[in-house]
Amino acid sequence: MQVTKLAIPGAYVFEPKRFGDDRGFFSETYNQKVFDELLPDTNFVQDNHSLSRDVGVLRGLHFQTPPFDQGKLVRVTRGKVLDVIVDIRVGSPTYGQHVAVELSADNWKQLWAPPGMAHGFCTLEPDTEFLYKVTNFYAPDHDAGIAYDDPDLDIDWPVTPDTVIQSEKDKQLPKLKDFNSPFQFKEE
Ligand SMILES: Cc1cn([C@H]2C[C@H](O)[C@@H](COP(=O)(O)OP(=O)(O)O[C@H]3O[C@@H](C)C(=O)[C@@H](O)[C@H]3O)O2)c(=O)[nH]c1=O
Repeated sequence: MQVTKLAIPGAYVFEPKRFGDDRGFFSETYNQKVFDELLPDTNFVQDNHSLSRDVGVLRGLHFQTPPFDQGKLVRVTRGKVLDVIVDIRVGSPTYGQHVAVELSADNWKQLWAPPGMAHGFCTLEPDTEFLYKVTNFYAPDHDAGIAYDDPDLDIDWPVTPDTVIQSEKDKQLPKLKDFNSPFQFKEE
C-alpha cells in the first residue's frame, strides 16, 4: 500500500496493490494495520456505495457537523471522478483551500478525508460507482454542505452551470463565507 501525504494536513492518498492474473485481480482495499500506524483511533462504522449514471453528476460539497463529523475513505470501483476536499477547520493553515484528485477504477487510488473536510466529487465517466467507509453514522439532522461553485474556493470542476447535474438539496447550499464552521483545527 503506497501512502502519499496531500497538501491539506491529515489528508492522504492510498494506493493499494493490485495482483493481476488470468482470472482478473486481487486487492486488499482496506487493512486496519495501515490505519493503526498512520491514523490511530480511526474507527469505521458504515460503508456507503453510490451509483451516478451520467457524466457531470456532482455530489457535494458535503460533511456532517459535530458530534457526527465523519472521516471518509473514498474510492471508485467503476468509472472515474474528480474528487475534491476543502479544508473547513477554523485555524487550519489550509482553511478554505482544496485538493482535487482523480479517482478511478483504473488508477485504484483511495482518498482519506479527515473530519473537517467538505467533500464532493464530479463524475468523468458514465455509470460511476463510488464506495466509501465513514467513521460516524449517518445523521440527517447534522447533514450540511457548501456550494461547489463558491467562487472563493476556486475549484476547477469539469462541468459548467449548464452541464452540471445536482440534487435539489445541493443546489441550495451556502457559500463558505456564509457558513459558521464548527470545525477546529488540531495539530496532528
Ligand atoms: C449520506 C447518506 C444518505 N442516505 C440517504 C438519504 C437520502 O434519502 C439518500 C441520498 O442522500 P444524499 O443525496 O445526501 O446522497 P449523496 O449526495 O450521494 O451524499 C453523499 O455525497 C458525498 C459527496 C459524500 O461525501 C457523502 O458523505 C454523502 O454526503 O440516501 C442514507 O440513508 N445514509 C447516508 O449515509
